[in-house]
Amino acid sequence: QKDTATQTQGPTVLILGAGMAGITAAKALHDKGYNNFIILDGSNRVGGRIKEVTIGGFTVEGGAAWIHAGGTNPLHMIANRFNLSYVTSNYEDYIVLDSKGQVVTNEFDKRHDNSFDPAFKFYKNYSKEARNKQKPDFTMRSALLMGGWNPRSAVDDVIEFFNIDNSYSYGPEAISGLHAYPDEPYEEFNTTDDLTVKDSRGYSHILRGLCSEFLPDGDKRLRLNEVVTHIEQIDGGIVVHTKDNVTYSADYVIVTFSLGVLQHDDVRFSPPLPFWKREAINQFQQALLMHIYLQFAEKFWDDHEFLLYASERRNYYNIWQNVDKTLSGSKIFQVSVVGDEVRRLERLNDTEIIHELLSVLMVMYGGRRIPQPVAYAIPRWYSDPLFRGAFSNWPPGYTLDTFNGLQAPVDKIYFAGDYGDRHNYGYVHGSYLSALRVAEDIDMCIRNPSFCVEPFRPKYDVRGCTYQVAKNYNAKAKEDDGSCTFVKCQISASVSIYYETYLFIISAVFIILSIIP
Ligand SMILES: Cc1cc2nc3c(=O)[nH]c(=O)nc-3n(C[C@H](O)[C@H](O)[C@H](O)COP(=O)(O)OP(=O)(O)OC[C@H]3O[C@@H](n4cnc5c(N)ncnc54)[C@H](O)[C@@H]3O)c2cc1C
Repeated sequence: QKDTATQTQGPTVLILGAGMAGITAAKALHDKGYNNFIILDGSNRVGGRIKEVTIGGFTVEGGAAWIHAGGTNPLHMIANRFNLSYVTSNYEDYIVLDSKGQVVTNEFDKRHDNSFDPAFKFYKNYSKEARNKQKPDFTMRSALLMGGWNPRSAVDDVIEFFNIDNSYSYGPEAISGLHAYPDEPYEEFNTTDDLTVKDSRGYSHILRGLCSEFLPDGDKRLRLNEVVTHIEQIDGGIVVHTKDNVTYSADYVIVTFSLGVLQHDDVRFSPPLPFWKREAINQFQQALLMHIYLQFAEKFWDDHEFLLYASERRNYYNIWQNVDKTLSGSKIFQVSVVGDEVRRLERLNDTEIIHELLSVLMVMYGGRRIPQPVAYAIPRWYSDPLFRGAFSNWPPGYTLDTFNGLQAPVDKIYFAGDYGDRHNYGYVHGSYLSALRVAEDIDMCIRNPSFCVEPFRPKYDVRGCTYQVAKNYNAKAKEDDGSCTFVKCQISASVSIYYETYLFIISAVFIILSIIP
């Protein structure tokens, strides 16, 4: 079965994925006058990792739940355009409980203010300076140690977890100290605010809103339940194959699959992606995150926005969020889990997970019996082959050059997603910004082929000896790699004898002249 794009004229663009990146790219192309596009998505809905779930009649977010860095963030503007309902998160409203059920908020605050906070400030200044001086990368952990932060207790662990793992879904040893500067989006959008979405239509309401502006209901250019298996470059064009043996041909393709999907080789490329592209994809990180929601008949927990559990085991149900505070009367309690714990949990069944959660709540609440929840939601992103994780993270040692390779197209195959923006990677608005950039690149390329993005060449490919006089001079090298070898200056024996005799006579003349009175 073969399917070409639409009946309209102009180059054909296939957009793979109908999450924030895919829908934004399609709309941007539409706004530039291109209508010959098709969007394919393997799931039965628009939204991707923005997905609401219903629990006991209340809508909560199973994927992205925040608009980070509100302010002048374009995503914030879009949210307002579609009247999305949200509240500003209050990270100061918390209580900390330990594994004896004791309230240890004072100890938390003291250690936070006297030790963690100064070290975190030190890290941020150090990171800025290191970038200005173009220093090599380091781990966030090493800078925190230099700033005097050395976690020693369960309370210290939860301080760190709340401030770092809770945002990055990785601990500080797995985060680039140089590139993962946390304030960048907030500085860019002039704000300190994160906005928690609380809308009965779900966060994905804004994606449906964007669609309504350019895709009439039932438009055939949006095709759901189409799982892409193979992207093939043939004779200057691209053919995309789906699981149901449908093929689509196009002049340009925009891949918006998550980094996790690309890392798992769920989609085959022919010819295979170049080595530099595979390096760039596999060396970046896909963070794992799970939001689990429990609804109880009665609310038994404290009335703060966050309940932090200083467990003896780091990353063991540390961050609980009181959803009842934003969705009043919902009696929903939510816990976030990150990293390896997600891998472990996604292998357990729902009953096993709930059993663990109730045991933890029992410990947090001093041995009190915790009732079974009346409803729950356990979204599993990591084991879903359409997602394979939550969002991207910049690991230590990952260079800017490799990051540029991650953004770069491979011939007419372009890439957009939450790994696609230097300062806003990992966020919904990172996907948005990266899709706008890719649509712009394709537009430029269509208008004038000499404006197409230049083929990416990783730095290591063009490093070599740059000294023209060297034996191994490499005219293509842009950066010297210290490998130059030079021809030794060899003087023939006869020339050497003349040269030495000449030196002898000159020295003798000088000596005689100096001793004549
Ligand atoms: C639990 C969780 C919490 C998060 N919290 C936040 C948050 O609070 N704030 C924030 O800014 N970000 C958050 N994120 C990250 C954010 O959701 C993503 O960065 C963003 O939604 C990515 O959008 P995208 O369009 O780039 O990718 P996606 O949303 O992943 O879209 C890609 C699309 O491709 C489709 N697809 C994949 N493989 C195939 C295939 N083989 N064939 C066809 N279709 C395929 C998928 O179905 C998907 O619809 C969170 C993510 C998760 C999972």
